[in-house]
Amino acid sequence: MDNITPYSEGGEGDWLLFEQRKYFTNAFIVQHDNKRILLGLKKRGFGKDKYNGFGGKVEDGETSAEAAVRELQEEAGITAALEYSGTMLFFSEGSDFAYHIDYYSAAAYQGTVTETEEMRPEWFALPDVDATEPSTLPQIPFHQMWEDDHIWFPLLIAKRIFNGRVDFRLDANSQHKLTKWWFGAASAS
Ligand SMILES: Nc1nc2c([nH]c(=O)n2[C@H]2C[C@H](O)[C@@H](COP(=O)(O)OP(=O)(O)OP(=O)(O)O)O2)c(=O)[nH]1
Repeated sequence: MDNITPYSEGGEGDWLLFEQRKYFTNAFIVQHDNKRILLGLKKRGFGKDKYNGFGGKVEDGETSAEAAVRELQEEAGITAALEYSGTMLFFSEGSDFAYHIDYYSAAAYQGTVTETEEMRPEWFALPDVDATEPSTLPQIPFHQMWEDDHIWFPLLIAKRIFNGRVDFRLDANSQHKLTKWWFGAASAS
């Protein structure tokens, strides 16, 4: 995937205001050699029934990198030497805090990928324009993920460290909808 858009923005209206932020992590296993990415179906809580990386709150006394390793172990049963991949500020209308999410990824992991009370892990095909035959794995299920993810996934997969901000507002049916965003990547090294 070389045709990366390093900056994108969209949506309308003003940015939503928030008074506090809380710190979260989210980690992905991205294997270019095996052309696959590990996601988990969230079984409970915020984001239930969506596919996502593995993560949660940064606890008092730990760094976000430590939290990312702990959450990956707790939610997928594996450990990995995670590398920092980016940061996003996510605010959802009606919430009393914004999510400051640090993203991490690794290619290798130790242990056996295991379903847990929170997540059901599943491998998906990495986009591969040069493939001579279709992958036996399913495509990344963006229709069952947070609405903003398709915008920054190409950056994560290409190992371009990214920053971003997304706002979700409530629509007339009380559903959260992506209304405004920007994402930017650092220059390719
Ligand atoms: N991919 C993606 N993830 C998001 C978005 N917004 C958002 O909060 N998340 C992630 C950040 C966190 O990993 C997760 C929310 O945390 P969580 O619901 O798992 O945390 P929790 O309160 O259950 O915390 P914990 O018990 O697991 O520590 O969702 C988004 O737009 N895209």
